[in-house]
Amino acid sequence: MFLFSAYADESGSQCKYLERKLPGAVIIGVKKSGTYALLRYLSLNERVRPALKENGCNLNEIHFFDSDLNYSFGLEWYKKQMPLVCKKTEEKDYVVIEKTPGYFRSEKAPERIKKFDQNMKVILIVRNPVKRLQSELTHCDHRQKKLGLNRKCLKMNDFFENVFLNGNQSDLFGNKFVRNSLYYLDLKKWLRLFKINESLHVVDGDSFIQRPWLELSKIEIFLNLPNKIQRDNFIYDEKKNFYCLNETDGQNCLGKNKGRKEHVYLSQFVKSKLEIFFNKWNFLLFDLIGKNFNW
Ligand SMILES: Nc1ncnc2c1ncn2[C@@H]1O[C@H](COP(=O)(O)OS(=O)(=O)O)[C@@H](OP(=O)(O)O)[C@H]1O
Repeated sequence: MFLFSAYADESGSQCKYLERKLPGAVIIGVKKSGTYALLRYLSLNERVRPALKENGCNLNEIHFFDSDLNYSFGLEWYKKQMPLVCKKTEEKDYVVIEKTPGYFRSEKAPERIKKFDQNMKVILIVRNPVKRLQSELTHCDHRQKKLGLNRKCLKMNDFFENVFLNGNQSDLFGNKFVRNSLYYLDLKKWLRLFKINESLHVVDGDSFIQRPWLELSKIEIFLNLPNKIQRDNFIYDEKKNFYCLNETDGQNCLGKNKGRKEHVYLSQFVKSKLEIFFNKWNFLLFDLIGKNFNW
């Protein structure tokens, strides 16, 4: 569908024709690894257009490839979720990027994405598994508190302590917070269809927090985009403890639910035991992707 426009696309670029463009790349996860910051910051490159529906503080992720219901609505529905972008010209083309962290653990998403577009570029961001797990527990606790539910996520330290002191470590595999951090197990299924570095790029989420511009430049190369994102696009915010966007009218940090100050308590004992438990899986992951991250 093309619409004549004398105005601008959703990001303010002037153009003659607008179109809803399907994504050329997708951020598949892992949840609580920095997926939102990654997409927001990648959009500093004017050739990137994010498919993000922001609704106040909430983000409505599209969940097309991992939800049977949404998938049943078909491609026309999916296309309607996409941003309006300037129609491709000889000088300029845009890449729309969608992010749904739910895709990474989904059994159906890899095949569906491959079927949708053989040339789809897949981006995965992973973090130190213990830090990611703690971030997910915190997120879960906030949700339970908001809904007035029993705050079970707040008490997860007791579960871990019990497993490490009295129980069997195989119980850990049944814990969804642990399972979501076992990146190796899910990545294997993606690599049956997507070739590492060619069509699937893995981002070190801890390095992305420390030096976002470095990881973003690697993604620009992966997406065959000109390198636009630079060190001076960012400014470190001492209060937030994260890099924020360095904009003409000041610094622009992500909302308060991204980069939370307080995290659900995990004892030093539990954290060390979890680090040891994940170590073997990290090595398997690094072997699989042919890269070593510093965690
Ligand atoms: N620049 C910057 N600013 C703020 N936060 C940043 C940034 N870069 C990465 N992060 C980390 O992103 C974590 C949230 O991850 P996600 O966006 O993937 O979460 S979600 O799965 O979409 O809910 C979030 O987790 P918490 O620290 O637990 O809030 C951050 O650690």
